[in-house]
Amino acid sequence: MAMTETTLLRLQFLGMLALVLILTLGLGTYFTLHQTHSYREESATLEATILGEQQARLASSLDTLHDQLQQIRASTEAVLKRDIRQQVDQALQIAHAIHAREQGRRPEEEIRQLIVETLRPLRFYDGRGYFFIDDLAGNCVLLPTAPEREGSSLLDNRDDNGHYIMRGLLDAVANPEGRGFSRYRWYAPENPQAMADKIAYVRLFEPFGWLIGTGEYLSTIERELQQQALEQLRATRIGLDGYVAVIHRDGRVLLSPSNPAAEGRHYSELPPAEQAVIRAILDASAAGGGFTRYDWHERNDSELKPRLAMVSNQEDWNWVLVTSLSLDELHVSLAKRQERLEENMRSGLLTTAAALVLALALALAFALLIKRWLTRRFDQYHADIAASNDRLRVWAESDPLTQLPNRTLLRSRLDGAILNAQREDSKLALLFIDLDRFKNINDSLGHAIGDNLLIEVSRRLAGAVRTSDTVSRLGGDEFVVLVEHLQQAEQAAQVADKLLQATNGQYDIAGHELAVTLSIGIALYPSDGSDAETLLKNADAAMYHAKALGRNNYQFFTAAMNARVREHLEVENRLRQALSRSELTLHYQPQFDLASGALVGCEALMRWHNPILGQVSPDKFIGVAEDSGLILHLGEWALFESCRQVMDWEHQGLPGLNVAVNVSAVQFRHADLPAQVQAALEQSGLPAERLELELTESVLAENREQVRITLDRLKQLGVRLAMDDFGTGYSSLSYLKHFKLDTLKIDRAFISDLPGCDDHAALAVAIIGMAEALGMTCIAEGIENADQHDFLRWHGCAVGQGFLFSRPLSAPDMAALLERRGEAAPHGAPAAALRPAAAVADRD
Ligand SMILES: Nc1nc2c(ncn2[C@@H]2O[C@@H]3COP(=O)(O)O[C@H]4[C@@H](O)[C@H](n5cnc6c(=O)[nH]c(N)nc65)O[C@@H]4COP(=O)(O)O[C@H]3[C@H]2O)c(=O)[nH]1
Repeated sequence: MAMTETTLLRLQFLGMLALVLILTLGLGTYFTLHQTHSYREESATLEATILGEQQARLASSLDTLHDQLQQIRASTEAVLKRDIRQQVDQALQIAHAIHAREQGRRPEEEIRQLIVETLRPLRFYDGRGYFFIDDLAGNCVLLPTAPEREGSSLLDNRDDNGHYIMRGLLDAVANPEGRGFSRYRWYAPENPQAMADKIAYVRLFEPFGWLIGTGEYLSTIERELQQQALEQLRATRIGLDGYVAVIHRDGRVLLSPSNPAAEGRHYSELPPAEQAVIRAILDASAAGGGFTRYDWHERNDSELKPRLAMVSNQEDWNWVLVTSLSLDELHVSLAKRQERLEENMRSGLLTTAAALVLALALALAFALLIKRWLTRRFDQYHADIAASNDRLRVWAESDPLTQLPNRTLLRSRLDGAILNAQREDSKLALLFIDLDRFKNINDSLGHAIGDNLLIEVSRRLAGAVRTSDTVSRLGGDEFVVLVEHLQQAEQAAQVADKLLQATNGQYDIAGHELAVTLSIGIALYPSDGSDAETLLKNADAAMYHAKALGRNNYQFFTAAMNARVREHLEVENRLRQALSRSELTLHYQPQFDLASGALVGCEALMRWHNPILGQVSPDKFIGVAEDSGLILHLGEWALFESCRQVMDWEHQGLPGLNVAVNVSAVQFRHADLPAQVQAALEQSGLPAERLELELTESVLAENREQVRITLDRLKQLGVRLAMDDFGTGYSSLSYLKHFKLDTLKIDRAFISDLPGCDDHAALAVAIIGMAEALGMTCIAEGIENADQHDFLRWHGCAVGQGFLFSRPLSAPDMAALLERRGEAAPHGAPAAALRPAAAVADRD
């Protein structure tokens, strides 16, 4: 299906719409996905950031706790030493006080006993602590926990490391101050089977050479400090609801601020959910610690909530420290910030959607505008094309000079008219019109005058017929009038009459008074042809017939005319082969000096003998040759042949002769005549001054400048130039002056009526006088009788030719004539002497 511009426009609009929609949807999808993706990424980043923050907070809290615990642990020994020193210092004060008080009042032994017994019951450290006394020999004086060993030596007493305990104590006081610490291992009260690190402080009691001291287990102090530390940790808060829990690696819960009831219990005794959490924490501890999550209930709250915890090991005490935060807080904060993000995303999406909708609306508006603009452009384009087509049609169908319909439009109207006539069973007439002797006017007065004349004639033709009739110009001076809806042939005759009358008469064209007559040929449909081609051809043939009948009339087509047209065609076809088949010959008509009767030259005239057509007159074939262009070959041949022939006679010893050769206007216009002439002269050897070229007035009437150049070139060659048929054309005088010709030939039409016809006689005399005045040779042609001859000779015509002297002769006859005349001195023999030669008839 052919695509109309409406469909095209619609498709363009829909295409643009689809494109815009696809783009909008694509962009919308892209931006939505992009923003969703960004939101997710930001959300994840946010969560990671918050989690990171919390983890950092837990980690930093743990670091602080570890530092605190480390400090506490590091202070254990110092605390222990400070405490036992204070105790021993008090014991020593007591001993000194007793000794000071009782010295001199009691015996020394009693005083000893008093001091021992005073110190024996003294206890401290929750009853764990006691004082011991040894002498410098290593004997035990007081040992409240094992009195049975009092009085015995403890010098060799060793701990599980092999350390001599007593000797260590003695070493401790072996300094000027008599005091010092000693470290050893001893059976711990909570576990009598195993020894534990213990530090003792001893002071020398000089009065009796005693060591008074006490000792304490490091583990005991450490335990206390641990308890303190746990209490400190219990009070520690991380953030809003973060706290610290401590689990011993053996599974005991040491500190659980959210569930104090669990403290001191092994995790296996706790509810399964809690067990699982603690197991996970212990697993994390075993793996070196780290972050973990679990669900745990808050204090006084049975609901389990997610918590983030960091697990870390306190290696020295086998503690697992757990700092934890409620993830609820994190979730709430995250939710808030995610909400803000979502808000941003929503507003971003809304902005994007609004922008896309706006873009869509703008694109739609733009597409509509484009569509409207294109529609307008298309409309304008169509209007322009239609106008151009109209102009083209008018241009293609009309004759540019007269604005009448041209051949194309005539053909189309004729075809239509034939169809109409067929339908209506009516007749139509085609009138083929040709202006009589228009060529002469055109050639002699120039194309501009000719064109104006044609315009005027066309105006009159158009004015003479009905507007429904078609007056057309085929070209040149040929017009065709189409008359439709005829009932009788006579109506065509009436139209032809009207045309003749309308165009007959004077025309004033640029100051020239011109007379125009027409020759009209009429062909009728259907009798003279059923198609346009035939009707045109037959009307043309009828027009030729009208011309042949003397012009200025009209003729209906007859079958006989058809035969003549055919004959014309046949002549043309056969003439094409005439040269190659040597059917052409030249005859020579002698020319004589009228005063002396001498043979001065001859005119070469073409003869054609065709095996089928027989002898064909030049009047029949020269025109055909000119129409078809064949004259170019024929004329060239005549030129070369005549020059050759004249020189041939001369070479045979016959007298030298001038020769005149006819040059057609077509030949003059197209061929490079000067070059041909030069070649003919060179080839034959004929002296240039013996060749005369006969030109018709029509030759000279054309492009004057071009003609003058050609004539000059010919003159430079030295040939003579003659004007043939003088008197039949226009403006003869101006040509004569302008072109400086050598010879003037009076047309035989003016000679034939001599001397009886006064007009022709006056004209002949005028021409002879004119030639003489211009220094030209005057030749009269067609002299048939003595009266004509005498008249012309009397009035001074120099040369003549005609049947009176001789018909055109074949080359052998001409040769015979020349032979008969003996010497051929120009202007030699008298005219009378030649008269017998007239008996030598032209065999045509
Ligand atoms: N009635 C009458 N006629 C006489 C008489 N004397 C001569 N003629 C004829 O007058 C014509 C003279 O030639 P034209 O005017 O140039 O007229 C020539 C010339 O225009 C043309 N023509 C002939 N041969 C050539 C040619 O070779 N080249 C060209 N271009 N035209 C040629 O054909 C025309 C006719 O030639 P032709 O038939 O040979 O006719 C010749 C000749 O036979 C006479 O006393 N009485």
